[in-house]
Amino acid sequence: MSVKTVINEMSKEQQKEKESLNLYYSTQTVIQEALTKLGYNSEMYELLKEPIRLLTVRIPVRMDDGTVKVFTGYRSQHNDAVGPTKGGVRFHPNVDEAEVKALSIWMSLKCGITNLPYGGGKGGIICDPRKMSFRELERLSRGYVRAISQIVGPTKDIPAPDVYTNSQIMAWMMDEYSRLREFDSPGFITGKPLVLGGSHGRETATAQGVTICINEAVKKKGKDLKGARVVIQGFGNAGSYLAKFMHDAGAKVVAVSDVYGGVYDPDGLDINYLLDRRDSFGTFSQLFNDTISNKELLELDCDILVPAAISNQITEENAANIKASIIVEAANGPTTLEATKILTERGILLVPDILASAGGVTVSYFEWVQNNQGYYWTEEEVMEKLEKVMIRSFDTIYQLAQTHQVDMRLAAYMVGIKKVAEASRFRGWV
Ligand SMILES: NC(=O)C1=CN([C@@H]2O[C@H](COP(=O)(O)OP(=O)(O)OC[C@H]3O[C@@H](n4cnc5c(N)ncnc54)[C@H](O)[C@@H]3O)[C@@H](O)[C@H]2O)C=CC1
Ligand SMILES: O=C(O)CCC(=O)C(=O)O
Repeated sequence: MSVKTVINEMSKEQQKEKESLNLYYSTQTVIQEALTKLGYNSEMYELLKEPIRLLTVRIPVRMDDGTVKVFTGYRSQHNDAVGPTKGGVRFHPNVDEAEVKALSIWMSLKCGITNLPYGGGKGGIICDPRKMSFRELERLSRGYVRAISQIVGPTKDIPAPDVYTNSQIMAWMMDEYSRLREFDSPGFITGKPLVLGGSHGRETATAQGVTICINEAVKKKGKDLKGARVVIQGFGNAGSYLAKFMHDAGAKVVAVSDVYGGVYDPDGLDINYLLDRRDSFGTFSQLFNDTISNKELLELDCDILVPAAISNQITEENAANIKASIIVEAANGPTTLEATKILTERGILLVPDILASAGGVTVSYFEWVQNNQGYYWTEEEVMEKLEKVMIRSFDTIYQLAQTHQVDMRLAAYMVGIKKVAEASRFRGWV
């Protein structure tokens, strides 16, 4: 039987598991390469190749029809040498252990790149929130916090939103934690609504950070953002605000998509119209008859491509067909290692996820600082601070890539892992 036949015969779950493992092993490969380039020994790699802690929980939830459904959730903490761990919680049917572990490692790298006083953490629950009622989601969110409460907290591990979670879910989680601890704990979680201690700018922070990276990348390529054709995969928190910022900056957003497919207009889409029509899960395409697939969208003729949905979208299967000259990864893990090599060889400037999507955690940090001090900043103050962090991070990584003649992903790993490695070394762990 050929390899192709075996792959075709795999169930969707098996294929997903294989992709997650591939993502996880690729992450370890780049970490090893980065540590070797920085001169660390194999003991440091042994410490940093895996999360220090992974909690798997089973969460019983009473559904609206009276039955009880038991969900599986995870919280992974990569390394807490720098400080408390930090990272989002994902509600998605494809969540699995390898993916959550990889996502927590990337959070360490993002916090290292942006110089935040955190290590990386990440959580997820295997569920499909699109098929659950508001009250079922509330019970699941509260159940998750009860299940992981021993290992999280404002000075231990601070959750935040990610795919299919939002400020309402953060509010329920914060309320549940406050009940358990019997005091008001706004710093337990970030991405909260403003009235509950959220920060101005957190809602749009990931897209703002991506926009700053796009601006810097365009300058490096000697191009102009005005009139540039932009394609965005995903129209949720990251993708939809990004479409708006690109449109406002004079770029031509020619295609956007959601999980079901996308819309394309070579003359530029009416972004405000689409924003009005998307639902809280970033879905809009089912309202249109004339749609394209996500596969087609990635290969469209354009100048800038932004994957802003899920992982494993640009692979060795389609990397040679990508037309964009700049790719900025808003999503976590959208490009495989094999595809990164192909794109780099083709001279495409690829701004990696752990840099491009770091705006979210940066403003989450600002939210936590504001919660801790009980004094709140204006949107302008937040944006000014975010811009400084993102431009400094981009420049450092771009320069390092040039100096070492490596791609920006490896350069970003080198910057990100160094802080974790040094903190671990000074603590005497290695
Ligand atoms: N929200 C945040 O602050 C941050 C998000 N990210 C990353 O950005 C990406 C998007 O996250 P959010 O916008 O927050 O999520 P979201 O839940 O708001 O939106 C997700 C979007 O992706 C689409 N999507 C889901 N599955 C898909 C598939 N199989 N193919 C194509 N599209 C699909 C959805 O339809 C939706 O438009 C994720 O990889 C996330 O980890 C990274 C850093 C921070
Ligand atoms: O805002 C945060 O703390 C984490 C955001 C996140 O999960 C990510 O950057 O992938």
